[in-house]
Amino acid sequence: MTDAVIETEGLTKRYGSTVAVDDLDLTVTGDEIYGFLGPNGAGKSTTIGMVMDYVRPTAGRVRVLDGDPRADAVEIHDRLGILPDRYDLYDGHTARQHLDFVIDTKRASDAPEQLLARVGLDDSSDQAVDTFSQGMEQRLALAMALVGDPELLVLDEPFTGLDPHGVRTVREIVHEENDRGAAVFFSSHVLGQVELVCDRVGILHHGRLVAQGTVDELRERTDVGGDASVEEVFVSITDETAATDGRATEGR
Ligand SMILES: Nc1ncnc2c1ncn2[C@@H]1O[C@H](COP(=O)(O)OP(=O)(O)OP(=O)(O)O)[C@@H](O)[C@H]1O
Repeated sequence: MTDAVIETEGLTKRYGSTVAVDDLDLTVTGDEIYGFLGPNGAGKSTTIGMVMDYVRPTAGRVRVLDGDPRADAVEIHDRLGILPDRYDLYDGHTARQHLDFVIDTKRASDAPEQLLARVGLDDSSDQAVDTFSQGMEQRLALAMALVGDPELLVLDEPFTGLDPHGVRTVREIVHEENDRGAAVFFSSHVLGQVELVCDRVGILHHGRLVAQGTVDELRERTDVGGDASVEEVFVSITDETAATDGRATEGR
């Protein structure tokens, strides 16, 4: 196990009376592929927002690549690659121009054509992005995250909008990046892919980390059986947590 690339302690984000992230202690190490799972509204994107300094925590601490996401933002952003849940591409600009912009900003030396080939967009490098399908936009956003051989890849729902070939491409890229030495932290609802990709998963529910470990460890923790799918494990753990939360509320 190598040093932590993401470390949170008591990390909390409240929006009025909504607790989006609740006292989160999370450690992602430099050699792993970590899947961050949870139902809609669980707090995954808010957590990623705090890791990226897009969202300011209400309480707690977050360290990224051994730095402070706010004070060390420029250095950290140079060393990581981000695929956000929402992003804007620039109408009228081509895929290659988008990559050139990120390469310049990061002072990297990647060849745009190679990155576009990796994500399956080699035939579309000179096409304006306003003519792109949703899946093509997602592929380009992933290529932008890969610029500069980042030490850490943060991918928010990387499978969104992708066809089966695209899903496989993302999986291969995640493994290639990890083999190169990058840590990968990604959120996903595509549970079938999670077991194929992740070393470890964490399940967030109502802002709290309710389970963490390898998929096999989580299977053992539940009574769903050794052959259960990741989806069955996920449903079992989140249902159990919802039932416990319900009992706690009734007891008040
Ligand atoms: N800017 C905001 N203002 C108010 N509430 C917010 C804001 N952003 C998120 N929330 C709330 O915080 C909670 C967590 O949202 P978040 O987007 O982090 O969940 P998520 O796990 O990423 O969900 P999904 O899987 O649907 O993308 C939700 O209840 C959401 O309504």
